[in-house]
Amino acid sequence: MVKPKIAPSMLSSDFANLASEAERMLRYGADWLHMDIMDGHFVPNLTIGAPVIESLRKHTSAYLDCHLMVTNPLDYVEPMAKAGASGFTFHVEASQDNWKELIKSIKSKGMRPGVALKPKTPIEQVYPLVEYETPVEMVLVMTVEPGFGGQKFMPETMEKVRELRKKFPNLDIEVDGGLGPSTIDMAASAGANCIVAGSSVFGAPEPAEVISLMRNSVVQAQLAS
Ligand SMILES: O=C(CO)[C@H](O)[C@H](O)COP(=O)(O)O
Repeated sequence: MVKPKIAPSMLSSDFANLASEAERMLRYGADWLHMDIMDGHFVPNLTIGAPVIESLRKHTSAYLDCHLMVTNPLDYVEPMAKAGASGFTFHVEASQDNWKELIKSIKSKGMRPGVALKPKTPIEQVYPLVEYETPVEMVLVMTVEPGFGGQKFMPETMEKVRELRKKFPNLDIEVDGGLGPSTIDMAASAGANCIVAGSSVFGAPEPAEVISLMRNSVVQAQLAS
């Protein structure tokens, strides 16, 4: 069994009060804090980078699950490590030529390597990275086109999660985009155990209930499988 990890996406938080927003999510039961790093090039949105991670790190010891939606992920390894990132998830579409170097560099800097893929990218593209001698330790299956919070969950991406779970029973499989009470069961039963959720958590009157509901869904799906 792989441990459930519920990771509120800080993209939906009030960036002007990031430290207290992070503290609030941890108090509500979050396992990780999901940090969306966008460069305005790989995706059509610009968010935060290493300086903000560094500022947040001064206020929390939580696991910072950093998702790099950037064209040149290798350029970010050193600054993100120095800033205090915990996980470094890069996109397979942005690392065709250098993923081996990238994984090794991420690990050597003390971060946990992960690979993400967009909804239209075939799942087979990440297999070599999971089977490599120094493998990625998490695969992030995007369930919306990366770039913005608040989009509609794409159920057709669940086939990739199922394939991945069948092939790698002990792998951390993360899903991100449109996850909430109405979609979590689909992701959990497909085999996802790391759940990123922005608008459904931050927009809820009782975020703790949404976090707990999603955790239970993952646990129940694992017991049923
Ligand atoms: O990576 C992302 C966008 O690229 C966000 O983490 C994701 O969309 C979460 O937001 P929501 O739960 O509101 O869909």
